[in-house]
Amino acid sequence: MTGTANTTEILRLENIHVVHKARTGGLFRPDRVHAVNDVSLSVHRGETIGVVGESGCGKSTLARVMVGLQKPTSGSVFFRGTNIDRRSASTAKAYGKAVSVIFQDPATALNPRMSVHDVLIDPLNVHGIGSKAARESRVAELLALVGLPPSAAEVLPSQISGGQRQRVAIARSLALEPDVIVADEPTSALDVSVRAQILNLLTDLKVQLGLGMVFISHDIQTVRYVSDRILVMYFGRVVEDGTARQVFEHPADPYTRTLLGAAPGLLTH
Ligand SMILES: Nc1ncnc2c1ncn2[C@@H]1O[C@H](COP(=O)(O)OP(=O)(O)OP(=O)(O)O)[C@@H](O)[C@H]1O
Repeated sequence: MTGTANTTEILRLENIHVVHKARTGGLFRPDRVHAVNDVSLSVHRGETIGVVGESGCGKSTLARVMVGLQKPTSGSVFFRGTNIDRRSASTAKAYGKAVSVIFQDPATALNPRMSVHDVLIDPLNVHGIGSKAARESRVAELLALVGLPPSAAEVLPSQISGGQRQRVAIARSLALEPDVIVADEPTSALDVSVRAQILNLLTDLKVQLGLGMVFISHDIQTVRYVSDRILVMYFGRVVEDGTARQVFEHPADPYTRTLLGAAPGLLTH
């Protein structure tokens, strides 16, 4: 089936279910976990979709589906209107380039033995992009995009701060000029003092580069800060879906109201 994507839609998930075999099944425990239960969403250029919910509600599993790391048990993923299950090799390659991911903890996401330069040039080498000179200038460009000085290229990830490491991870995610970035709890492992800087950087990049973004967090205030639309997940299901304003001003679901009631001030945890 070919989807009916409009021109700005990059990614669409339709009725996604993911059922995991439980890690600790047993006599009185279910042997399966319905981690994602009938979730649909679409991501457009220049738009940030926030996905919020408590630990275990299925956010990371959904993120893994979006970036192609987890095959859904059922449901479809469309990339620019094409069902990626029926993708050709060229669509698969284009999808891999177009949708990139930023994980929670840059300390574990970056290879500790690779310099920042090597971290950034690696995807360009793997995808055979440009001449050697063009790749070197792309590394310099990526550092500038995320507000790091050229000298940062020479250091190891362990030699810079957590916030700077997350800037490197963001630069790496931009290396192949993606259309969509999926950011899974990108500020949760960072000091409170640098969280707002990273959120502002992501928002600026979204505008500057016209990216679509999926921003995943357990913290509804952080999600509000960056998102145009918000999806609230509860036990694998989307229980609320609306503009950030609608969700904050007129939450329809009791669970959303609980999240809003429980949320302390912006970026404090
Ligand atoms: N590979 C897996 N095998 C078995 N169960 C899994 C697997 N991955 C996730 N789960 C289970 O699926 C449910 C959803 O997990 P998931 O990590 O997607 O939620 P989350 O909202 O991202 O939570 P967290 O923020 O704690 O990672 C949880 O019950 C989790 O234990």
